Amino acid sequence: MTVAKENAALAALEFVEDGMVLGLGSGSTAEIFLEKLGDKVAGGLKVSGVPTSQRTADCAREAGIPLLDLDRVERIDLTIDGADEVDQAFHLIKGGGACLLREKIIAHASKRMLVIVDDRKMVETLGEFALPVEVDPFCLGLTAQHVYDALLQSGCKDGQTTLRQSKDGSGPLITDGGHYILDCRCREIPDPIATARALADIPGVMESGLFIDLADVIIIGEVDHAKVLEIKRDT
Ligand SMILES: O=C[C@H](O)[C@H](O)[C@H](O)COP(=O)(O)O
Repeated sequence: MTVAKENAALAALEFVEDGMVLGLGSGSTAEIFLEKLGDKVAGGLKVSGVPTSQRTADCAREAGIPLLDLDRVERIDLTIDGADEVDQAFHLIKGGGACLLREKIIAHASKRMLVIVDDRKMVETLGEFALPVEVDPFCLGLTAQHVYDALLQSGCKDGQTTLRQSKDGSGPLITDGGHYILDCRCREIPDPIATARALADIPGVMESGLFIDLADVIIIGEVDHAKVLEIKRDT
């Protein structure tokens, strides 16, 4: 599906204008976009980036994209990011790469969010992809129980949580912000707005991977082209 991701990334470049401050998403699709953006920067495009993860910062530097000092970001014109699932209302599941908290901070601060995916990510109902929830490690068992209850009470078909482990087998995965990730098997999230609210009400939850009303444009890459879907939001 690399070709589909590339087509989505290339179509996203059309939205980038000289002088923009760009939120730079994380994940394999976002990294393809960084490579393409790097080529444009080498060709004279002037932009600056705000990375959503340490890995994205490294990739952006490698691609030659100038990054802003994170303590001095005053505006973000456009964020380009991937997603794990996208529904018809442009609600998203994100966090497959454990970057959801910083991705949400940047998406929320952006004038527009553009999501690049391949067509396998488009779904009728969110929830087949296990929902990542970023939590503080303190009293993890209590928070996990509250997450489980909130998922069931907000109508999810299931709520079983699994603590994500690091790939090197050294223990629980630690996010860039120093938190854990609970992957929640929901199977179906019939009311993503209610579920996002219920999770946000739990004190140990830093953020959930449900991105509600944040995406303005979805670019769906296919093998030979990319489809652009836009939603108009009140500003
Ligand atoms: O935490 C990671 C992010 O939310 C990614 O944007 C998401 O998991 C999609 O990644 P990929 O493009 O690799 O499928």
